[in-house]
Amino acid sequence: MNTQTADTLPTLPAAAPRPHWRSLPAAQQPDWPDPEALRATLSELESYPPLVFAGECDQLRDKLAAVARGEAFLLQGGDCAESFAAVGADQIRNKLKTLLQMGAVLTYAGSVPVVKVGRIAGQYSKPRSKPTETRDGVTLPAYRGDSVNGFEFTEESRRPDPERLKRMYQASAATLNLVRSFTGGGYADLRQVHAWNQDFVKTSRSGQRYETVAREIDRALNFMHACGADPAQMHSAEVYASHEALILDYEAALTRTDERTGQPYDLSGHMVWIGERTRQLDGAHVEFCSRIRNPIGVKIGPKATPDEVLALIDRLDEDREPGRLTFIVRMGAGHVRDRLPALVEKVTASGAQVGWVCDPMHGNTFEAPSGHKTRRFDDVLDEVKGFFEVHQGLGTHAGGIHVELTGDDVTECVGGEVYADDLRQRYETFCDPRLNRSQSLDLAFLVAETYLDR
Ligand SMILES: O=C[C@H](O)[C@H](O)COP(=O)(O)O
Ligand SMILES: C=C(OP(=O)(O)O)C(=O)O
Repeated sequence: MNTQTADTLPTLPAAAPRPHWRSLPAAQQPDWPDPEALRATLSELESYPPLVFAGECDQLRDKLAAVARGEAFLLQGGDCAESFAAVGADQIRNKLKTLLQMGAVLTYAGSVPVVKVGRIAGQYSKPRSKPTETRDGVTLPAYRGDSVNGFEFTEESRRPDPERLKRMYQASAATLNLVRSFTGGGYADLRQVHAWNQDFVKTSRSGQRYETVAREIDRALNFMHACGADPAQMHSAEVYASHEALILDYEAALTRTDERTGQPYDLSGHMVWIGERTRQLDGAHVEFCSRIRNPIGVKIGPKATPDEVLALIDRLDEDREPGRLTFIVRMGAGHVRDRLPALVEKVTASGAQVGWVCDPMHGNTFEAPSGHKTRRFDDVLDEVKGFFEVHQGLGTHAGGIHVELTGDDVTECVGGEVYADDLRQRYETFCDPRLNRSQSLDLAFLVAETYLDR
């Protein structure tokens, strides 16, 4: 017989209180020269309205749950580093156009629902391999993104300035406003599939290939219309905003408690991710992100171990909620086939349902003889292939791609119609090389035709 009463029952030791992220080491933070100016900026930012709504973050989490369950595909893409100078309607429309065209190819040729998330409206901060940059014997702080300092190589421009955090907020707000107008105001209507391509079809092979898909979509829409079906989903597109949650002071200043649920959301964007350089288990970024309710991404490089990845799930997805956590794998074409299987196997065996997404950019960077940082388009394609092969081999879902791209006709990655000698022609990125529109569409075709339509 059990003789213990409530008073005599052994009690579990109280769980140790979790540290505040501010008490933990935070990698890759700027050396702000004037702490008082930083404090004043942050308190102003705290009073600003949120950039997105908590309910929208929840919607995206539901869509990412479909990705994690194998029912949808994530297309995440945009600039390596957005710049304050590029908040014009043309640049944003071009980026959006590329995402929409890729989305159309993946949805139609791949027959799969596509969740579209931009690296947009907040991607202003960059982690760097080295804290300084030296040119002709002069050493200055590295450029850390427009949110921190200027790209120009002068002492004044490279000095971190917290005023820039307010400009990041304003640039993000202006960008989101345009994205919402374009996507909700008719531009993203599927009937526009040809219009998105008009400037492109004559000049590019991938534009011509796209035109065939666009004609088929048109025929399908006409058929549906003739049958009396005209679903509202065809007339607009949902494009969500995401960025790396790097500068924690900024992310915290934009964090608000949701009135509906009493939960904190980082309302600087719908989804935020933790980078390869800041995903330390005992670091501030993981702790900060573990406290917010947004869908979270974590970059996973070639050195990540299965135990580390499981520990990240414990920290960031305690409730094992599909859609909460997406692993963005960026191992490089040479590593993905041998390093990824052990991670996927262990996570699958643990029962956690995370999304697996391929970033074929960050593990494939090298310096060209001309001194430009570049990537071979063939390596990008090969890493994507390797990623799909691994998932096919294990019977798991290759859930998406995460790419650095632009709608402009840049020459930053070699391959397709861009040769090494072309790099200097239109090398416009502030940090890493991006796929141009033609390369981006080629990538979408490869994924749709080779892997999704099965
Ligand atoms: O975009 C990603 C990183 O910021 C980037 O790859 C680091 O670049 P770096 O090695 O030139 O510092
Ligand atoms: C810095 C980035 O990637 P990673 O953390 O994977 O290097 C990025 O995506 O901008």
